Amino acid sequence: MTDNSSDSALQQARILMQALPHMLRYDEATVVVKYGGHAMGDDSVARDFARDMVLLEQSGVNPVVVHGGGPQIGAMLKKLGIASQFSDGLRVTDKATMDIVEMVLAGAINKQIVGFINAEGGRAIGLCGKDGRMVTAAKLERPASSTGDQVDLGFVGEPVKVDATVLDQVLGRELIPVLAPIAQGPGGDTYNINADTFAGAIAGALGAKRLLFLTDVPGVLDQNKKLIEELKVSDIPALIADGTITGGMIPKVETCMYAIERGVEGVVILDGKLPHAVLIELLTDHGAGTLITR
Ligand SMILES: Nc1ncnc2c1ncn2[C@@H]1O[C@H](COP(=O)(O)OP(=O)(O)O)[C@@H](O)[C@H]1O
Ligand SMILES: CC(=O)N[C@@H](CCC(=O)OP(=O)(O)O)C(=O)O
Repeated sequence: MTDNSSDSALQQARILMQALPHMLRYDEATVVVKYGGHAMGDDSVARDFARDMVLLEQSGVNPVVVHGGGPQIGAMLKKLGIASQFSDGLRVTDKATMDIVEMVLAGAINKQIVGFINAEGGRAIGLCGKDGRMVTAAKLERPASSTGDQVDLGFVGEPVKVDATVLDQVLGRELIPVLAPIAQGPGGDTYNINADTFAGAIAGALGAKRLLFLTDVPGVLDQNKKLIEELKVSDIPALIADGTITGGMIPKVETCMYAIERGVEGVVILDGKLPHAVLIELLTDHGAGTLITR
């Protein structure tokens, strides 16, 4: 080896060694990664994400992917001439919309992510809440929207029960579950569940060590748009009340509170468009995004 190449080999070895304490910390731990529709950028970002999942799995971590796809559902509905209506961030879902939501989420997007992970050498298994009766949903009844209107959300559901039997069979066997946020009610109806809420229910039921939300902003931002690196659950209500946290960030931080109450150690909200966001967060000394803990 020349001096230059031995220097560079040594540097690579040092970088690998830096990951060791983090790998030991997450050894055999379950990490739920919510991959939002806005975070799914171009193919190169999707490939980086898939590689991160495979590397985590090979490092002894058990990653579970829960994906969204709001913008992609919107684009398909538009193509089909079906109007989208939202109430407090949730898509009002009639029967025709439900059919498209299931097609896009449990079909196209789910299999696309499975394909990317497989192409990077992993073994992904695409499922939704219906499979193995993993998630049982109930119609989400909301008394009134923020504007005071009474809105029937149609086939929008909330998880009422998670049965981890199927996931327990899959985890720790070199398989990476990729979950679409669709579930059935006890009567057989299919429900559309907000992907953040679905990820929180899965993370809570699995007692995940970490729940990561990959979104399109660096994390929770303060009033000056500066990243808040760490938050306690008790800080959150005031940030919602004073208007610092609004819109799509509200269900995310509410899910953080729910998941932490159910034993998830920490939740991180981070920018999924940052290349290798998950690896940087979990396996390096540099945190990425906002860490929320008890
Ligand atoms: N305090 C805040 N910090 C960061 N983002 C916020 C905040 N308040 C509201 N948001 C909004 O929340 C959005 C993320 O939620 P959402 O669009 O539902 O993401 P996703 O599709 O990834 O689930 C951000 O793009 C931003 O517009
Ligand atoms: C009830 C409800 O609103 N469901 C969402 C499900 C997808 C989702 O949550 O996707 P993102 O994570 O990309 O936002 C929807 O129909 O858009």
